[in-house]
Amino acid sequence: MTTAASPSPARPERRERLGIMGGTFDPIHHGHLVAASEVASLYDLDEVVFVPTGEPWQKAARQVSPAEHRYLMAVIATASNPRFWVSRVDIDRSGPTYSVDTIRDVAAQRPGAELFFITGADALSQILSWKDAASVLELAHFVGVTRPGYELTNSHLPDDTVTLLDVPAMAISSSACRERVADGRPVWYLVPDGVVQYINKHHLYRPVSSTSS
Ligand SMILES: Nc1ncnc2c1ncn2[C@@H]1O[C@H](COP(=O)(O)OP(=O)(O)OP(=O)(O)O)[C@@H](O)[C@H]1O
Ligand SMILES: O=C(O)c1ccc[n+]([C@@H]2O[C@H](COP(=O)([O-])O)[C@@H](O)[C@H]2O)c1
Repeated sequence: MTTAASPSPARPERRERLGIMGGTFDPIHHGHLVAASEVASLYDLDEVVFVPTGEPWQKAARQVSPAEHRYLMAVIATASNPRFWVSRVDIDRSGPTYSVDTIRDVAAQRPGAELFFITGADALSQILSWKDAASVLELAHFVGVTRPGYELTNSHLPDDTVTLLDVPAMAISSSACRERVADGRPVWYLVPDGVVQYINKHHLYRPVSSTSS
């Protein structure tokens, strides 16, 4: 008598795990890239989507470079990593950029994916000032990463909404990169090589007088 082989037990399908790295990226630098890479590795993420802001309302007091420049620099910086992508959802939506919209838009494009929103310690400390903060914290799991000069804490946030992660310390900020370019100092190795070239080609961050030469 032959016994029919019992069907193998159905394995629950693994949900796609998607990181969201939101930022103004003016310009994108190695602090952003290392944070995303580290979270992707430790959380076994399939992909990380970098989402440049459209109108970063909490930076309204200062001049932010045109969204297309910030988007293209993010594309250049991530092009060599097969797991990194850049999304236009925030720059194609008019009005102030709210993460509640970002997460909903990304979720609509990737139904079923488990979402991990990556933030540095400084952004995490401000999260309760974001629009619909309570909903935001329900729509994705937040991963707060260390950043030199900022305290990383989730004590102001509801339990189980945010995980904290130590990442290699990169004392780099976009503001410092912009200041260096404006002063004629190098940003090599603070931002990817292609981003240095893009900044030079488009005369970004230069004092107005030096763009006419
Ligand atoms: N060096 C860094 N290490 C870890 N996280 C970082 C670092 N720089 C930025 N981040 C995080 O990346 C996200 C996007 O940051 P953003 O684009 O505002 O860069 P920034 O360097 O803080 O810019 P700026 O200096 O213009 O304010 C935020 O969550 C921020 O906390
Ligand atoms: O949702 C909000 O109200 C909100 C307010 C400030 C910042 N954020 C998000 O936080 C991320 C980092 O922003 P920023 O301004 O530090 O580059 C980026 O994804 C922003 O859209 C979101």
